[in-house]
Amino acid sequence: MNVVFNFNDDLTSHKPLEYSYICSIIMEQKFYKYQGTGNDFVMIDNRLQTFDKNNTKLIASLCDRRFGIGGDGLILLENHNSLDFKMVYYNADGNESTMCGNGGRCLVAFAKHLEIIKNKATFEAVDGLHNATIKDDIVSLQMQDVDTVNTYKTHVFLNTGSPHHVQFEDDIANFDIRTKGAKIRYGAPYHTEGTNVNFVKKLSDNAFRVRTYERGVEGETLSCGTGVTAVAIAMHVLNETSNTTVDLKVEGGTLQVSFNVEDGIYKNVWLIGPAKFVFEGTI
Ligand SMILES: N[C@H](CCC[C@H](N)C(=O)O)C(=O)O
Repeated sequence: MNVVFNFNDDLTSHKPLEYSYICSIIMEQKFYKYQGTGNDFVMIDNRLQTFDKNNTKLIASLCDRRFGIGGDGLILLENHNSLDFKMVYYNADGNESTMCGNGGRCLVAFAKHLEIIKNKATFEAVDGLHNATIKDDIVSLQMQDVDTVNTYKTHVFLNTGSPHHVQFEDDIANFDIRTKGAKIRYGAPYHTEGTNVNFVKKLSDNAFRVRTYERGVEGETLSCGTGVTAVAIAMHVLNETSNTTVDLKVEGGTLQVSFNVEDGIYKNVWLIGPAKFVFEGTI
């Protein structure tokens, strides 16, 4: 028998939660595993605020690929008083971090699974408000405008919701990304706060191969959403492409980034690609 609770708006701003579902959250923490071009996440419905969100050790253990569920990060879906939901993102090291583009795309797919949204969403993340659409398993996520792109002799640095160092790598298939990526991530001028590090090889006028060393994972991820967004914009700034829709071939598949440029500001920036459910369970 399903008893339906009707909480006031601050708990279920959309569909009343069924009693059996509430128990499954309170008695045993349900989780859902999603991945976007191989960037994978532990997703938790935290609308009832039952998750121990300040427990760094717990979050790191859930992301551990041997002793836990495994993931590049953990994402909480929470209620928002006026938008569809709120996103809280943690890197695999258990620390809350900056914006995750692939995680945002996976969260939209998760929100649809929970019937919080149908085919579009507006949600709040650490870097502000995001619009998104979902059709089948393709999620398009609007990223923040980018008005500052720092170009240097050896690289480009910009922030697309997370900080990104972008540089070319000729031997992109075989180079030692962990060593080279860590050296940049921990070196000057980034040091402890660090940065994500993206290595790029041009494939054509509107396609680039990208491999990313991710801060907070402290290793290569198969894809980085804010990273490929940074690469697409950096390639346009360097005149490596004149296109405003760019394909990014990552280790876990292909992502697309589109944008407009108005007075040197990158606007209407969209990150587009698959976001898929993998499995669910209880902790
Ligand atoms: N590790 C990143 C956040 C996740 C970025 C990545 N997973 C994405 O898809 O944007 C950082 O701490 O800056």
